[in-house]
Amino acid sequence: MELSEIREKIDAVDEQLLDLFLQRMDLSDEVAAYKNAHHLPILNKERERAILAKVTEKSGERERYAYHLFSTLFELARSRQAELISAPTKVAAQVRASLEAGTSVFPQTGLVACQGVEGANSQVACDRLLPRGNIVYVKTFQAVVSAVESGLCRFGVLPIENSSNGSVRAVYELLQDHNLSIVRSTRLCIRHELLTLPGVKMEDITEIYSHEQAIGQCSKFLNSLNGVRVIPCDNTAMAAKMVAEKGDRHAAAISSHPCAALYGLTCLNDSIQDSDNNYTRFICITKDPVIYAGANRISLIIAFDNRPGALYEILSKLAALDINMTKLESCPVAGSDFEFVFFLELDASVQDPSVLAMLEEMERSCAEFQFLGNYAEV
Ligand SMILES: O=C(O)C(=O)C[C@]1(C(=O)O)C=C[C@@H](O)C=C1
Repeated sequence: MELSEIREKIDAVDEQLLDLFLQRMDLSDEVAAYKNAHHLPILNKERERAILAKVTEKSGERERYAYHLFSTLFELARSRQAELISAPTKVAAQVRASLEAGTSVFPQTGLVACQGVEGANSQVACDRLLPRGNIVYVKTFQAVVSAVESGLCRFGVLPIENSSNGSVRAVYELLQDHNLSIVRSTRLCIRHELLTLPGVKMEDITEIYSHEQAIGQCSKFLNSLNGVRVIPCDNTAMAAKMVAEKGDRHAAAISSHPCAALYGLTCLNDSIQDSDNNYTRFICITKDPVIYAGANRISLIIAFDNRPGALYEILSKLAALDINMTKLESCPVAGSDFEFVFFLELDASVQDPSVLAMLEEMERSCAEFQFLGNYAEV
């Protein structure tokens, strides 16, 4: 048979399939109304198992495919039924409320909590995220969160991931524990320099100070040194400040280029990071779940019950809507027996009703679902 002839037959089968699929979905809608009236749960595992047994028996060597097709049909039927009879989920209701309040343009001014001191990479990120904001320096990531939660600062800026080191776990933990929203993000190319007091030589150095992320990003350089103690501190600018204030000719800081001039230090080596493509992403957080105009990126933290296909179900929904996933990272839950949460980022906007419906479905099916925000990267 010619290819075109085979395809004609496939077209005819597809037409019948679609017709039958829509009939099946109509019947599933009727089931939803019945279940709603009689207070029955949507999922009926026994019924699904019975259908699967019959279908696989009839499908011979292609039983795997039939099993997969019918499992997908059940999932579609269940999600349609949930849409028809379930109350809106918490997150979807909150997102709708944010949208109804109207999307506004990102503010130009406001107090911004920033971890570190002048010259820190976080400060450069603050300037990029809010060019006309007023920076309030605090000591720790937790203090950034507290400043935003207490209303002292309208915004807070935090590093969230690095291209060499991955996610900043401490920041994700804070996002999990506090009810905050991401409203903007930016990506900075990070170069690390080795800064010392003027006149100090490489062989004089016995101590190097820096933030643990920067230490991780310069591991090749640090491993090549002998007899040097590496000491973590709050951030890279703080390291430069400390070396300058101590006046110690055996100490060096891994810090950024502007910090040399800021703290009167000299640069012994202007590129000690493992990779020249070293980027860090910073987020801007607020207390209120605002969605500003131009938002096109969604951040989520989700967890599943431990069952086969749980992650696949989420990924298939994204694929069906042609949504690009820019991040999927699993992270062990501290103190658990190998339980994991997933950090997800999507190129999508909740302004699109099908995206919002998909998030609502995810929230229903996930054991844990946290919507961190819908925002623009600048
Ligand atoms: O028979 C039901 O109770 C239905 O809701 C229909 C259906 C199906 O698609 O066949 C869907 C969900 C249930 O878990 C079981 C079966």
